[in-house]
Amino acid sequence: MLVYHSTFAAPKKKKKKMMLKELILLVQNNYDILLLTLLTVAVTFIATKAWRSSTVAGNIPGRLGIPFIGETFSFLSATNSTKGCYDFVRLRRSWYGKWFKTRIFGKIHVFVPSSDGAKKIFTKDFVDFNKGYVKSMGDCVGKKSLLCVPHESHKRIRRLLSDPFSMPSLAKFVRKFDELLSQRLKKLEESGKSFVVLDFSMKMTFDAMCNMLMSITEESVLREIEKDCTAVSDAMLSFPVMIPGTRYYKGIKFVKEEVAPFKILFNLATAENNENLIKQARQRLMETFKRMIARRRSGKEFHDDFLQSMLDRHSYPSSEKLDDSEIMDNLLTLIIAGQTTTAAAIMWSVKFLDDNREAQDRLREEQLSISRTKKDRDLLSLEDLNSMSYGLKVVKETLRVSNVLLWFPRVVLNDCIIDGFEVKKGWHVNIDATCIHYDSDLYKDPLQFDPSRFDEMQKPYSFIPFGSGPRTCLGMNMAKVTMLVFLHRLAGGYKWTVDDLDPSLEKKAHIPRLRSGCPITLKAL
Ligand code: HEM
Repeated sequence: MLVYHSTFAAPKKKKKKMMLKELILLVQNNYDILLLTLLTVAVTFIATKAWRSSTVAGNIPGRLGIPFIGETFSFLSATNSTKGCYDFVRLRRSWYGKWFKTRIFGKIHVFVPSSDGAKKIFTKDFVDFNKGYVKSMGDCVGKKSLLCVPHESHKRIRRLLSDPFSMPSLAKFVRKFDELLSQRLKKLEESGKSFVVLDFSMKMTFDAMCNMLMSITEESVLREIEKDCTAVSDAMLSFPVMIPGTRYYKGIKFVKEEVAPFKILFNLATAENNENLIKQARQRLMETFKRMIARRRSGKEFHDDFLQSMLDRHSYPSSEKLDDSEIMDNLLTLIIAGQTTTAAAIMWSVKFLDDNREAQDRLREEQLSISRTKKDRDLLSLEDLNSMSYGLKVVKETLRVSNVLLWFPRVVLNDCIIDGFEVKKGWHVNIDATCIHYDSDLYKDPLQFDPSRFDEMQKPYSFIPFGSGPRTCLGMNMAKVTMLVFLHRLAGGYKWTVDDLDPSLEKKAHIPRLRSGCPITLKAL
């Protein structure tokens, strides 16, 4: 056997050597063709994998595209148009149906379109789902913010912050806001000039909140703080897809600076510069808050406000009080979470009422009947607000139709099934409040502005402008009373004309707002 083997081994070796030589020659002569073939195979492999995962995984239709990039550019393009970023969602829903998934900035996102899906996520918040914590979020509002802290701290901080936002505690806020608003509207009417409702309501809500939280009333201080808050808020609130991740956040800043999309991925120097500006704005705000706390602690200043109610707990056990950094981070959080949202909602109420004169007339009738029960200079009380039943329906319908927060993002903590669809750990699920609010199975003629639809009770989880569950909007009551006072003073005191009817939306804004900001001119009744 051995002999037989050795007899034939020599020519076989020779043959092998020759073949190898031929192969090397072949490779040398056809290097470019082989490289191209290899590349084609690699690209086909990646594309097939991406296609498979986009059509099979989780049974949710949609396109994930190539890793990391996915549909990021389509999302940015929708964001950069006057149709608004929800157009990205609307378009995909027309292609795939209500449930679809996509990949944006490297993360897989599923848009959850149903009230049952919303219920599942809200009731399992902190268990199977959570807001994704990312460093840049902490850099903006601070690590101790309600938006960033882990579950246990969230429960404690939320409980301690809640009292000033309860209905009875808001009575003082209502009077202060009413006084400020009445004066400013009167001035505007007397000037006879057109003014932009969005700018007006941004300033109004900011000033009223700073007054309620920290008793700041001095114009120069307010404007200084507002500038820094806006810088932080712009960086934070820009993208509702997820809480900004570092890369994501950098993307936002590029978008804001009109940089071509491909540079978003590569030009990191400007992004870092922007990050530094945000950090400086935050630092200035923290220093202002620190000085304010020090003055109160030294007894030089005392005010009957939110900040004082927090500081007055200094002798309580640590589980029953907030430390200074918790107070400061959450002061900033409240201002940022409250100002832009409420101001946008106020702007939409003016626009919707202008488009729906019947609703406007009915609202005016109710508000005038309340005014008739009061003396000339009487300010509104909580009881007055409680009697605004039609006013409250206007508030609700404004929030339903405008969808100030289009969707609420969560990260999946454990693989699970929502509405029969499989979602994987690490994916992002966005509770699509807009889709739920426009669902014709839940609302008849959903695109129609009709406050009377709230004569009837809504199905659970079908009206969620303030979210639900452990993370329900903390400022929900404050937002509602602010809007009611505004509607009372506007509809009960004036008629108005909208001076720019252009319906296009502000570009690059992730809270839907009219590009014009809704300019109006007032005329006293
Ligand atoms: C029309 C106005 C407003 C709307 C539509 C709105 C909407 C929302 C929504 C939907 C959430 C929950 C988001 C989620 O589940 O991910 C939320 C949370 C929050 N909102 Fe509002 N909001 C408004 C006004 C305010 C105001 C006036 C304040 C305070 C001054 C405020 C403070 C907060 C805070 C602190 C949270 C976080 C709660 C937590 O994580 O526990 N909001 N808001």
